Order: sequence, then structure tokens, then C-alpha cells
Amino acid sequence: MVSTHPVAFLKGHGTENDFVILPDPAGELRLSTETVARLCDRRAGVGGDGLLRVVRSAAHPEAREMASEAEWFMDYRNGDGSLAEMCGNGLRVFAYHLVRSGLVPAGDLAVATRAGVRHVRASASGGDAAGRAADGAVTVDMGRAKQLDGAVTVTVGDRSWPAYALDLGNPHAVVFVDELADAGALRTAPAVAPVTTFPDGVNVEFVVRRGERHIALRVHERGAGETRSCGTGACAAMVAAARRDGADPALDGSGVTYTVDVPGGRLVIAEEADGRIVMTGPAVIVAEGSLNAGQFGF
Ligand SMILES: N[C@@H](CCC[C@H](N)C(=O)O)C(=O)O
Repeated sequence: MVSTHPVAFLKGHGTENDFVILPDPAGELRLSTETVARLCDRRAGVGGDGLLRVVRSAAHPEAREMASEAEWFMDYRNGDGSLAEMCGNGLRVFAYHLVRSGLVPAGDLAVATRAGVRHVRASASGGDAAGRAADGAVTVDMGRAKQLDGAVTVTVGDRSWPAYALDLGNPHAVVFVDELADAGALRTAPAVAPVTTFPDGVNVEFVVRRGERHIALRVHERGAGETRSCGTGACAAMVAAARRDGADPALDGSGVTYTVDVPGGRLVIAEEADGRIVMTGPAVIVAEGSLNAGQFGF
């Protein structure tokens, strides 16, 4: 039987990577692929690149083992309803929501994700009074990037580029292009070969250099299409840029910081001397209310 009970939701974004947020502390909502896709639909639903379910780790089978370290689990879904391991922009918005709604105090907190526990420093004010994002509101420790073995090629139309294959908890192929327009309209996913490097699909970043330690990118996200930003993608692009610029903490023992421009704003990303990737950027809540549950098949 279809539920007619109202279901609470919020809508938020980080550098315009936007999310439907579903508070579900006890893990009671049944979220099918179809329900998530409907909620994220920009015409028939609320609209979003993805969905963040806010559930206590102890109440979720995928997070129970992390419950002693992290009280809350970010159950992330892409806009098409598929599961993803990590979402960097989502993590900032998730943490800001926890602080804003009084579920955790402002400051340092640990969040469970499918890629493991991530550490966040969240302030109590994610956006300014006009609802626009304030830079520097939330800082997340994204862990270490893993470079994947083997040569990878990204193709769009009749153009191909060699790619950096990186794992930031989720998979990324990063290519350097002359102009961001070289990626074309990005209405379909770029071809990435060999598929064996990314058996579960991949997010693809197209990157240009803007200046000293400064890059800009466009991204095609697995499960969402082209988006205005991708936090893990920006971190992957930063690491690829650092390697291309000859910076590598594993070799020179010192950290490096890049400004990363995305279509929806700006992120500041550091690779620390110990190899941890630390991303700082905005988190904004733009709406909250209740869903007509029957419309979404909860
Ligand atoms: N936008 C996110 C990444 C979301 C998941 C991605 N589409 C995937 O399937 O891996 C981010 O900010 O990192």
C-alpha cells in the first residue's frame, strides 16, 4: 500500500551540486531506485543531482560497523537512483545539515560513508543571509587519493585524451584539455577505455589550467550526467594537476594547495604533506518541507 504520510525533506547544494536531503534517523524509509530517481527528477520531483539520506550508522546495515566511530551515515544515491560510495560536496552539505538542525555541535565530526569514515569540520553558518554560499564554511578530509594502474583513454566524439585514473573513494578519470568547451555538450557519458579499469562506471573530469596552482573543470558524473560541481572530482583533478606540475607529497614531503573552479563556484583543495586531501567549500540549505509520499512510492 502506498503511504500518504508526509515525509520531511530539505534541499541543499554545495557549489551548485544539488541534493535532496531525507532525514531518516532510524532508517525507516524504503528507498527504491525508482523512488530516488523520482525525487531527483527536476520536473516530476524535487530535483537534484543526488540524494543524501541522513541515517544513524547503528540503524543501517552498511554502516553498523562504523557506528562506534561515526554516529551518522551518509547514504548517498545518484540522481538516477544508483548507489555511490562517496560524494564530496554532499558530505559538506550533510555535515552542515547535522549542525544546522542541532543533531551535532559545530566543529569536528566523523561521518560514515560507503567509502569509510570521513572527518569534517563544519561551522554553524553554511551560507550568507541572501542564501548564497559563504566560502570556507565546511572543510572535509577526503582521505588519500589512489592512482589506478594502467593507461586510460577518454573519448568524446572524434577526440581522445590520455587520462589519470584515480580513486577518491569513488572512481574518476581526469583529462587535461585546451578549452573546457572541448568536452562538447556532454549530453551522453564520455567513452572511457579500458572498461576493466572502471568496472562499475566512472566520473569524468575535463580540466584546464587557469594559473599557478589554479585549475577549472567540467564534470560528467556517473549516475547524474553533467553537473555544476563534483567534490570528489575536484579533488581528483587537483591531484592530477599536482602530479602534472611535478608536486607529490610522497616524493617531496610537502603539501600543496590549489584553487579549483567549477561551473557552480570555487573550492580550495590541499594535498597535505601526509597525502590526505582536504577540501574546503560552501554548503547551503535552500528549502525544507514535506513530501507527498504517495507521489514517490515510499
Ligand atoms: N557529486 C559528488 C559525487 C557523487 C557520486 C558520483 N556521481 C559517483 O557515482 O561516484 C561529489 O561531490 O563528490
